[in-house]
Amino acid sequence: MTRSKKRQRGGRAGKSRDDDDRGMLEKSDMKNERFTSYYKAQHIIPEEEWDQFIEALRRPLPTTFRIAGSREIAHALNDAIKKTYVPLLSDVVFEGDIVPPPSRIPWYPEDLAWQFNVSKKVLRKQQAFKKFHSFLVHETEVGNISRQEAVSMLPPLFLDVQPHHKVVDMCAAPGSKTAQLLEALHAQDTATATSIPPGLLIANDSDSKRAHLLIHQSARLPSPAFMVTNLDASIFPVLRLPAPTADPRRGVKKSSNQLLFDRILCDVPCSGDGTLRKNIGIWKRWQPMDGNGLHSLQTRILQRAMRMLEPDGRIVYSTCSLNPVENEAVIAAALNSNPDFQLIDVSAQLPELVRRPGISSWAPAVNRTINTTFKTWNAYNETLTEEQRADSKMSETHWPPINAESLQLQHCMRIYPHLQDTGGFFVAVLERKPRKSSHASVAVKRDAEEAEIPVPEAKKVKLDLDDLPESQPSASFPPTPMSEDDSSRPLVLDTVEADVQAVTDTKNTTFKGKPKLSDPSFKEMPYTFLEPNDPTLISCIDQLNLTTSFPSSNILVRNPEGDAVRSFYLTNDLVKSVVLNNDYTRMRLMTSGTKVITKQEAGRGLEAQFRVLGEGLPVVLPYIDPSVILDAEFATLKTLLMTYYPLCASFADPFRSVIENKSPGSHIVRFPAGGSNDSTLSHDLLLPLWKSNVSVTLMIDKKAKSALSLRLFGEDITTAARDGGKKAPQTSQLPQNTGDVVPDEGADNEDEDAILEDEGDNGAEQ
Ligand SMILES: C[S@@+](CC[C@H](N)C(=O)[O-])C[C@H]1O[C@@H](n2cnc3c(N)ncnc32)[C@H](O)[C@@H]1O
Repeated sequence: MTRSKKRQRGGRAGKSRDDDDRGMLEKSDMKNERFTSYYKAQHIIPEEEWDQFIEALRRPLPTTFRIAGSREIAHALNDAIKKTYVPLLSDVVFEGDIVPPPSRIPWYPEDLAWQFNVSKKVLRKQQAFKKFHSFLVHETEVGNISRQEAVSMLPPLFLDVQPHHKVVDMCAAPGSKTAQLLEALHAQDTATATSIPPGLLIANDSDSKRAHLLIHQSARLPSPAFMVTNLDASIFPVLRLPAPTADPRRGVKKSSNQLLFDRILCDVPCSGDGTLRKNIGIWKRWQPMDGNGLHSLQTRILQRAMRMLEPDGRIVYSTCSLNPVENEAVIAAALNSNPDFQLIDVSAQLPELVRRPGISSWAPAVNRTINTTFKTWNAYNETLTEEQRADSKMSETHWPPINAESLQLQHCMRIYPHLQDTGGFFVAVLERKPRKSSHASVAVKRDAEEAEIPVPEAKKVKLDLDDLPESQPSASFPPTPMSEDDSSRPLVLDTVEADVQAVTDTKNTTFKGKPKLSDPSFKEMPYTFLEPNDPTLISCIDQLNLTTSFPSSNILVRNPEGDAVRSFYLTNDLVKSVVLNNDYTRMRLMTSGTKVITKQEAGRGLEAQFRVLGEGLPVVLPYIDPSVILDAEFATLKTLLMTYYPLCASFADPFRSVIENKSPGSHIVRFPAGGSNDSTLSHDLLLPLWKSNVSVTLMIDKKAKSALSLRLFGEDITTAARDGGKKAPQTSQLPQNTGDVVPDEGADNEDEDAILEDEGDNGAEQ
């Protein structure tokens, strides 16, 4: 939707968000007979709650956000909200009405998520809320706050990601849950330095434009453990890692194994009727065939995830739909196709979250007129002609299976809008059953087949190790020798695996096959790791004073020749191994690791030099020789924020003499924790600085400067703010021969209303 349409929708100002922001759409438009009769037939909402349920669906959602970033930063920001903003926003009266202050979302861990419910008019006109809004907008832009629907925060919480986990987010865009997963992987980060977690997160989306959003979003949390792919999740290919070192006693001969994941999120495309409160257009067009049509894809994505999971791994399946055909029916079909799996009871987790159990009985609608009378697929099928049968989108798995009760579908979680003023949502947590003997496992499968439980069509070949000539562990990283126990692990082979080009060397060998550039639309540059003795890399390390512990063998470049030309990306060991052992075109790899260093044209008369990127600094910081970091006082920071290119001579000593004696180029400056007359730094602040012949500039973008300024001084004192958002001067506009360079710039802030706009999360597939 365009901004002008959004404005129209929210055009009429009034006292509540209802009146103010919904404007054009009357409450009478917010109903749909098909919706009512379908969901009444499902009996998901007790009769006495129905009116509350519908009323809640018609109300706008509260604005919700969570504090992101490293633990230290998160708690400092949270303190600012608790101690500064909540008191400031308490007792606000606007046009005669009391406006409630933000309140915490009770079930979110460590009090790090908040909600408030005020109109745009209040945010624009009421001084205290205006200030709060400005704070939220700026902190969101730099990634310290993530505006996210409350229920959308749930799946990553139930996935429980640890820094060593191999994680894949199968349907990730636009990426709000990806960000949460990435933060969990980076739980060891400090306020100033990013850790390099041993695990990995692959964020995947089949829509290439949306996959690009993932790259854009991830810039807020640069991670050497991050990859983005652009694949159909239902046929996600087998990725390879080198096999454990051959052990002659055990006779392991295989050179590579499938990369299995510890945690998989399947936040699948869905009809999205749980988002009715924000996507009000769904009221008009809702009909059950949308959900029916998505059931098969949703099931195949979950089945694919099951085959990519480590034996002790965990899958979270979620939708923003209330429809059992997209929820319990998918879970039931997947469990019946893979009896090794079970639903996990997580009712004790997040005890303050109000939820309802999953259901074991539902009634699919076979057409738009909400005919829910057929008790089974057979009963429905018998009414069809041969031709209708061929065209039918309905399958047996749309109906509850005969073993529905035994699948313990009550362990699924249903969240309804009226329970705690949220959107509607569905979450299920799946794991493998505790290991059984291979005979028992076969018996479970045979039982399932004999009971004629429908198993969806997706191809699957499941073998127990007893069927294989030799035992093979799943690929672990770094490759480890097998334990005694491994020989009895069940192994799931996949039909897709047959398609894989095997890697021939057991040692971290680069993928040797010829990239299959079958899809001309895939135009990504190749990924080339530099040799640690590459002369350009060595001179970069030297120039930036990086210590010997800098992981120089994990630096990759992206250009057709694989030369060290301009930008260097850093990956962790696991990401490197995945890149080296797989065809990047086949896995449609769009990014891997994070860009940390770039070559900077230094201006007239000066040679181009490497510099650490603003967003890359936390990653590189632990490797910078501490003796070259410059110390400066708070007043210096203020000058650097207020002026684009202050002259070195304009600073007071001691910083003035320190900077005047430095050579032109990239430097890092530290502002120590502590206070001044103006403000207090809760922790050391380290920033990249560029020195030209006579002046210096902070190499962070203007949004980061504004956020910092607001955090420190309660107002935006930056040049950009004073210039009213005019662009920073370009080098060509600067006085000749200064050699000044322009700081990294992000996209312009076009939208000051950002915090109240849809973040595009949980968008219905349309
Ligand atoms: C509900 S949205 C995901 C929201 C996302 N997890 C988040 O939290 O921001 C579903 C996503 O699935 C993607 N998608 C649709 N079909 C897919 C498929 N076959 N494989 C992978 N992704 C798919 C869509 O492009 C869409 O971005």
